[in-house]
Amino acid sequence: MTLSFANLAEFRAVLAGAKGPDQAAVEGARARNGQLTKPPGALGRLEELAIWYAGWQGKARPEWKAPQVIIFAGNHGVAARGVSAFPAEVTVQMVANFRHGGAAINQLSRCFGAEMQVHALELDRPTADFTQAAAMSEDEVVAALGAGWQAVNPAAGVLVLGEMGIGNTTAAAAMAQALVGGGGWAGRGTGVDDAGLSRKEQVVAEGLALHAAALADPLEVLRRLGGREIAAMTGALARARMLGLPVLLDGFIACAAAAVLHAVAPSLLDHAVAGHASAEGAHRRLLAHLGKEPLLDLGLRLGEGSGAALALGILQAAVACHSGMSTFAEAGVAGG
Ligand SMILES: O=C(O)c1ccc[n+]([C@@H]2O[C@H](COP(=O)([O-])O)[C@@H](O)[C@H]2O)c1
Ligand SMILES: Cc1cc2nc[nH]c2cc1C
Repeated sequence: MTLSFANLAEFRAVLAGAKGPDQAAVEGARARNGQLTKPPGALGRLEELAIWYAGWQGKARPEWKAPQVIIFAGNHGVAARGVSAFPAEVTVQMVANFRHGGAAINQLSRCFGAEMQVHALELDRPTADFTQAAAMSEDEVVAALGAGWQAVNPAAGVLVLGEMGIGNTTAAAAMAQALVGGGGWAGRGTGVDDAGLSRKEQVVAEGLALHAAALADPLEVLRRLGGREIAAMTGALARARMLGLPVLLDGFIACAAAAVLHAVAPSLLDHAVAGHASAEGAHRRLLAHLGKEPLLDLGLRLGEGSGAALALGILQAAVACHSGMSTFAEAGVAGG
């Protein structure tokens, strides 16, 4: 497949062509929901979830189709600044673990019948330390956006995007500060101590100061402060938006990738639901900025798509109820 964009201006132009969900399917699903054998609203958020899924699938009575889980991995120049509880080699080691089926996301993907792929993005060439220079050149960020764009299976029913990258909660914190504003976006990540947290805050502050003049453009925020796996998630999320493929968002880093599209136009995230709230301190705040209420809050702070993959079960259940239940008329049940 040839890519639809060769530079950031072309990527931005592609996004301008995004269409909304199928309104006839949304209205049909809403009408069907009102006839199902339950008191109105009794299935809570499952009802809105099923209607949302129906709109993006374009069918008032949608079918559940196998999910796709994609894990992107990247390495970060800022990892050398002592911002993680783990060494940078863990990124490539975990990629091997994903490929051998030994990570949490392998088990969760299997639980929910999802196909799963892993894309390692130039792990032997970390991004530049964003306190010294832009993390990526334009060619590099476009290549990463393109890797994400091309990784999406148009035949999937729903997409989960996950990441692996030692140091990436620092990149995500810097991006969140640039895109949303305010301070306090750095958190404990893989479990840094108080000194590590202060180093993260310092690194974020230095990055924001160096790039201040360029941060009004969300794609420049991604290029200067992000990472390859983050840009790949942004690219995959954009492709899913253009395909009308629903997405479950994972944790803090995945939501930093999503926040880039939100800053371009909030409606670019209409096809995305927040799978969970991560225990990473600022994730809930970022979700609130995106206008997303998480489905689950189980204290996870793993990344690799794990919280979003868990939410697949909720979404599958919502679709099963919506499309499988009888109406009052079919079941001969008296309405209220
Ligand atoms: O998804 C999250 O909210 C999340 C929160 C904390 C840590 N992580 C994972 O941990 C790694 C980043 O942590 P750190 O401390 O190296 O910045 C990266 O591989 C993420 O997948 C992920
Ligand atoms: C072991 C380990 C597994 C991970 N999975 C996602 N991020 C991770 C970070 C670490 C350190």
